[in-house]
Amino acid sequence: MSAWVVVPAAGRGTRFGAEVPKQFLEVGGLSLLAHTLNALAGHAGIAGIVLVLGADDAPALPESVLHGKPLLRAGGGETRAASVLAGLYALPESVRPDDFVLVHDAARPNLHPGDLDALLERGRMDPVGAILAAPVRDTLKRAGDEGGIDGTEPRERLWRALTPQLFRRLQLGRALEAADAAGVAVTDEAMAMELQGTRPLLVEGREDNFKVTTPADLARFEFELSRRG
Ligand SMILES: Nc1ccn([C@@H]2O[C@H](COP(=O)(O)OP(=O)(O)OP(=O)(O)O)[C@@H](O)[C@H]2O)c(=O)n1
Ligand SMILES: C[C@](O)(CO)[C@H](O)COP(=O)(O)O
Repeated sequence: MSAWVVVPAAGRGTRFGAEVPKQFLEVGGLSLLAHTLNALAGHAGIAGIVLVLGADDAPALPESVLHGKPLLRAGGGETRAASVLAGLYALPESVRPDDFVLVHDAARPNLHPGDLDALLERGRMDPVGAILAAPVRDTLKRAGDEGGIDGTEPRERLWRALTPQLFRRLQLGRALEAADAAGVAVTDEAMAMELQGTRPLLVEGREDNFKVTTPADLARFEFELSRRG
């Protein structure tokens, strides 16, 4: 059974520092957003997409169908979590409260179909859900006030959260609403679910499913695209 995906794409890309939000920058003739949406809509496990855009963003794509999948739109919020919640509210009635839904950053254009396969297959068997993640492979330092090293953080069992993240529609919505009501700024969906006392499954994903945050990341995606031939 395929799943709907909420794509938060309402960010301003301040760390990137471009004239336009980074998701609208072009690589290989397509916007980052289009690359991301194609990677999702082109996968058999995706039923449809809710694209969450900023109020000032022109309809980033005129289409309402992509690779035969419905493409709905919602207005984003001040935070990523608010945008995700707006996207959940915009899901069609056909998505039942207990159905699993995905959330995937528009800024992660290099999603590999095999990762989506693994997340859907293993995440659906978990009582709560799952996220793609990658084990930390570098030594982690904590910076001091003067820019020197304040200490080395233990990295055993530390993973970097990626997206997509897979949770049940109602449970995720309630968790995000609870975090907001408690004034907790959650940076991913799993954090909201953890605050509810659940322990989502970690599914190891590819290191090249990186988030485009800075110009160096855009250059990296350009290189990855060139490798596809
Ligand atoms: N209010 C927001 C903030 C972020 N996002 C989306 O969440 C994803 C991950 O966020 P991030 O990489 O931080 O994007 P920005 O918030 O745009 O970047 P910055 O923090 O540098 O401004 C992106 O696809 C971004 O568009 C969103 O939909 N709504
Ligand atoms: C959701 C996320 O991509 C998981 O690593 C990350 O938390 C997004 O953080 P951002 O600061 O909103 O880019």
